[in-house]
Amino acid sequence: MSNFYDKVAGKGWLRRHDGLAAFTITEVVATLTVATLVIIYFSRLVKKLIIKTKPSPLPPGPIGLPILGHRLFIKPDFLQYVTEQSKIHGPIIKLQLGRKVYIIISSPSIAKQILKDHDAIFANRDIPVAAIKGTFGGLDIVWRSNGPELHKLRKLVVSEIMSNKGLNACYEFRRREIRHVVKNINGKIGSLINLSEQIFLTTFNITVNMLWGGSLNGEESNLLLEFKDRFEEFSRLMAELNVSDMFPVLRPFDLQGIESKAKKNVSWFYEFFESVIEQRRKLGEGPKMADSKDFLQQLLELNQIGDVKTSISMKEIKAILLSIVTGATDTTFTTIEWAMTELLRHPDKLRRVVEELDAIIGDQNIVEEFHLPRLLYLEAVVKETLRIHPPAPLLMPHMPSETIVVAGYTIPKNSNIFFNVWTIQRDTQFWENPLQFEPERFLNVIEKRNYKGNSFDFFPFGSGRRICVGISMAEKIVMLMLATLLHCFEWELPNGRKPDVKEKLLLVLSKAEPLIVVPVARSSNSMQYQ
Ligand code: HEM
Repeated sequence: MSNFYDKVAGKGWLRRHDGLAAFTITEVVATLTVATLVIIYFSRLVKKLIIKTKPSPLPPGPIGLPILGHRLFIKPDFLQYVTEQSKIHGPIIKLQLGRKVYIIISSPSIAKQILKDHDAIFANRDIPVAAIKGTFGGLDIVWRSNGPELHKLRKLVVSEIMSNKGLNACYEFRRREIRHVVKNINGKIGSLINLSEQIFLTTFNITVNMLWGGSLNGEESNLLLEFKDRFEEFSRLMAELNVSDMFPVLRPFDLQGIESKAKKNVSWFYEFFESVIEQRRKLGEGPKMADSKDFLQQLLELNQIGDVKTSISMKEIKAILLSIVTGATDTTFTTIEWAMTELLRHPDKLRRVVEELDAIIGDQNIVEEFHLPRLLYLEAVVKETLRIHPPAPLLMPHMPSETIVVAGYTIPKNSNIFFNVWTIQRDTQFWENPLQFEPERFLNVIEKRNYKGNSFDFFPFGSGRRICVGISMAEKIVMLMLATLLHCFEWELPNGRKPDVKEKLLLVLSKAEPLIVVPVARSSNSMQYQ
């Protein structure tokens, strides 16, 4: 006999034999579905939490040796090695040198995340052992840690030297040095000259003129050549991989002698600066530049009467002078040398520069700084030079003050971050025929492709808080010098051979071999400078 339960069971009821309760199939299915969904939801949540709490990986990179890391593989130079490794491992890579972690960025978007979005965190520097003594523990601008003191010094340089007023005030000093080099080359018409050396001496003299109103010419030119040698040694020591940096416990032993050599080398510069300061003290105020004072005068006044916010110690003055002389001389010199090299390799581009100079300056005038804003093609030549041959191809290393995740990778606190501007500025993703010297590519985008560091496929002066403080000075010196050399002279190549583009990386990426050329007078142009 079928009872009520038997009847409904066939229609989808489940029967409980204890007679207390019963569920429909629909209820059971619904319950199971909800349970499954809840399980899936929670398992995903747990997974997410696990992923969240699991640290992001370190950037990829080549496998290194235990303890030494990649120290033995960095051949022939650091730039070439990291460029090759980035091709293999991607736009953000990690290297280990002893205890030091190096992160190399070769993508504009990651560079932007670091230098724009997280600029404050990455605005520190990891001062190398070779620079510690020479900068009195990092009192200069280049190696000083981020903070109010750095801000004060940068502001001082930018507002005193690099302002329009500051730069215009010492134009006469630049003009004098330019006349001097033209006169010098004029005396060597038709013979082989080392143009690189002439350019170096002039950029150095322009820089020191702006700093303390003096230069090293005539009888003092031996001192100038010694300065050049000392400076080269300074660059070599700073660029050398130092085991004291890789293993701080070894620092007291100074195994490669780098620290002691650097100390000796920098002492020479400081003695030199001290003699200039001493002379200045004896003479009172320095040479007048229009209605302004030279930079040394400003610094000395701040040393004596500056308030808590602006006062500067004598040690700081010397360290700042060193960072400006070294920051300005080699970079501007290298840029001019590369621009001349590229123009001599590309006669059609050279012709266009000369046509522009003739149209704007003519043959009865000398090049003046007020002409420069109209020399648009020359400006494009300079930009193209800085694109292909950035003097600081990896910028200066930045150091994060905390561990941070960028582009999905953990960047450890106190690591050294390098930006491979050399690779980015030659990347086919952003540049058509990147290895061709084509100033024309800058002609229609001159505003977009500027030096302000806001376009991360072209930032030869860096970007953000540590961007170069000398951009306006560099622009003026490079343009004025190039315009003058090309307005006054034609240049012949020994045996008609084009100069090569072999690079040498110390602190800056310069030409491996100096530029040797023969100057030829261009009508009466150079005579105007007498
Ligand atoms: C073509 C010429 C120049 C180039 C390509 C150049 C490039 C650079 C670069 C790439 C940096 C590092 C930026 C970073 O860390 O992100 C820098 C820093 C610096 N440059 Fe220049 N520079 C040039 C000329 C000058 C001149 C004329 C001066 C003279 C005042 C100068 C003074 C400095 C100083 C003091 C720093 C350190 C800034 C800091 O760490 O806060 N540079 N420069």
